[in-house]
Amino acid sequence: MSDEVAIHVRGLRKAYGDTVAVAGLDLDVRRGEVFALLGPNGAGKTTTVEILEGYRNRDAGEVRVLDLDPELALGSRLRGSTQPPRAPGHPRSWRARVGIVLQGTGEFDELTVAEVVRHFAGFYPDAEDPDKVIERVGLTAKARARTHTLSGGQKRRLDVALGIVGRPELLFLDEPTTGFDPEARHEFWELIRDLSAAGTTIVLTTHYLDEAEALADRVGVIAGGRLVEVATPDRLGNRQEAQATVSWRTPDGRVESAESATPTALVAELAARFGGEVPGLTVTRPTLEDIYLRMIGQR
Ligand SMILES: Nc1ncnc2c1ncn2[C@@H]1O[C@H](COP(=O)(O)OP(=O)(O)OP(=O)(O)O)[C@@H](O)[C@H]1O
Repeated sequence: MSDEVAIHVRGLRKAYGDTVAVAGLDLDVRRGEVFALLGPNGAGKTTTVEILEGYRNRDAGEVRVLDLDPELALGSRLRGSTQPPRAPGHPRSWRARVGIVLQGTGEFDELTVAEVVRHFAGFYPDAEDPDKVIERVGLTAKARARTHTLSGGQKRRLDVALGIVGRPELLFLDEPTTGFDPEARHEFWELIRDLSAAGTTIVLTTHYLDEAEALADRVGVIAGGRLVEVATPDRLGNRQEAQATVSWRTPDGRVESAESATPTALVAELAARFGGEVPGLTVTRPTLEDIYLRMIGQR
């Protein structure tokens, strides 16, 4: 596997009894990129990500994550271990290179934010300063608060702090901004951009199309256990080539619209027809959400 590739997957399959969750999935994630996985409920995202994280076995397929088969790390628990990780290729040192932001840490209700972050920092060979991590996720004012007193959004920030305290090369984020208010989401996006600029490879699952658009270098759409398309957000589903919709208001006040592959020509024609300004003129192209819903067969 090349140094440029962080994740390499071919023909991945996983079934739970009769339910096929992942049905022959191929995926490549490059080092340093932000990759967003989108897909409807039950599409197979969590199963795929858990296999990549080394928390679930697979039925078939080839998987390499930072040059290791994550199945070798199944059952190796970095958290709670007192022994330092050994050779770089060892599953336990691999675990230290992979950050995971889980939904809800939960079990540390009576500890303060600072205590939990310090506790987790102790599991990693080259952890970042816990106070700095707390600052990065915007929890400095809550550092001495017990975790059960945090709001939902603040708990998610703590989850993120625990995912990044070990300075991971690769970070998995599962629906990271669920429950965030708009300001917190934008602050979180800045944090992701900082981590990415520092060279961290990031894989995030999200249901928010604007989040994928704002953060991802590439988006992968999973449907029915397969990756149905991978593209940059602006190219997904041939979005750039999609027809534009031109709308305007007629002199009797009705709104008319027309689909056009040459909207500029249509606007020029309308301008000539109206002798200048076209009332209520709008030109729109399909949003990422329109394209996505079409791809997964919801529209
Ligand atoms: N432990 C399990 N036992 C049985 N079936 C499971 C298990 N985990 C997932 N499944 C099934 O596998 C399929 C894929 O589930 P998965 O959780 O991977 O989807 P997802 O894309 O993450 O969905 P969501 O967006 O709802 O989180 C679903 O049909 C689900 O019901």
